[in-house]
Amino acid sequence: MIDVQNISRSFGDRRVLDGVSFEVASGRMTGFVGGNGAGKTTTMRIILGVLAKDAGEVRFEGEPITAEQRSRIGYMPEERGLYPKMKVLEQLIYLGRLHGMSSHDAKRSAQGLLARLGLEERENETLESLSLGNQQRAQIAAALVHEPIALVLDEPFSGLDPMAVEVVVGVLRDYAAQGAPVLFSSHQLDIVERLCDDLVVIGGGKILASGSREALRAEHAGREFELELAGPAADAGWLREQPGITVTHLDGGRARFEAAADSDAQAVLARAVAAGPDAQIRSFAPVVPTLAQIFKEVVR
Ligand SMILES: Nc1ncnc2c1ncn2[C@@H]1O[C@H](COP(=O)(O)OP(=O)(O)OP(=O)(O)O)[C@@H](O)[C@H]1O
Repeated sequence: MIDVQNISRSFGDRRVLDGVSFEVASGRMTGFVGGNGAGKTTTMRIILGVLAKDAGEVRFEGEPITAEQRSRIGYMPEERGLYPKMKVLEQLIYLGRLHGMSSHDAKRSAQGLLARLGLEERENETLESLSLGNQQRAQIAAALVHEPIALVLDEPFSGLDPMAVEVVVGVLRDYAAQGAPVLFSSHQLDIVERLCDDLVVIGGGKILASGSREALRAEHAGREFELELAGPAADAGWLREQPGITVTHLDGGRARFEAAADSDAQAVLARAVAAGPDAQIRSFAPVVPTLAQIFKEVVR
């Protein structure tokens, strides 16, 4: 687990991180989201030790993180960092060797990743000759080649087409499943929504929300419910007369409504059940907010 504790950082007299604390749990994918200039890259650089903090501490597995541990984190920096004129496989082997792998292990790891990322045909091409999306895949391979103990990825999905996103998502998921903590930033909330187990929202250098995706959704769920009826008499118009209910959308048998109390929602369910076979309940559920909605709410 990576534990970011009360980190602050200023540039000149501008404080860009102000008491930032969150955890990146082992075996879980933590999405790091926030608007432009919110402080994501600065936080990641501080975790990796490429930028100094003014205050606070980064811990790994419960202890202050060491230089050796930092060197074993797979990092994909915002500015990327592979050599444009070097061949992809050669470059990955070189990076593996820098991290202490044997040539044989580095080559095996690099080729495995290139195959997984759909780049095996490109292994002898220079980075600069690849499309931007393929360059990005190579950057992901570079972060993973030395079989790191954790991953910190700054915008790993930017510039990837939907197919490539799927491939990278699969690789990262498998990696986290082996027990490593994975932190990734992204502006693509739909991807974060699918991929993350935990979420950290930063704004103006402060943590605005953090926790598991489900807990955040539950916390931000309103009192809205969705009811769908099917059958010859499927008409949810009676909702308008239900006590404690405000209908927000009605279209024949489909309705959305807000319930003043849980008991009011339960009363709706009971009435729908009582309606019988001509208006059967197809679904009845609380409306769960999307990450985009939660994000808008917390950064407001
Ligand atoms: N070296 C620096 N010198 C001065 N200011 C900096 C420096 N690095 C970052 N900043 C400022 O710190 C703030 C946070 O920047 P950071 O890059 O961490 O944000 P971010 O959340 O990663 O943004 P984006 O999503 O746009 O990449 C910004 O206002 C930025 O201008």
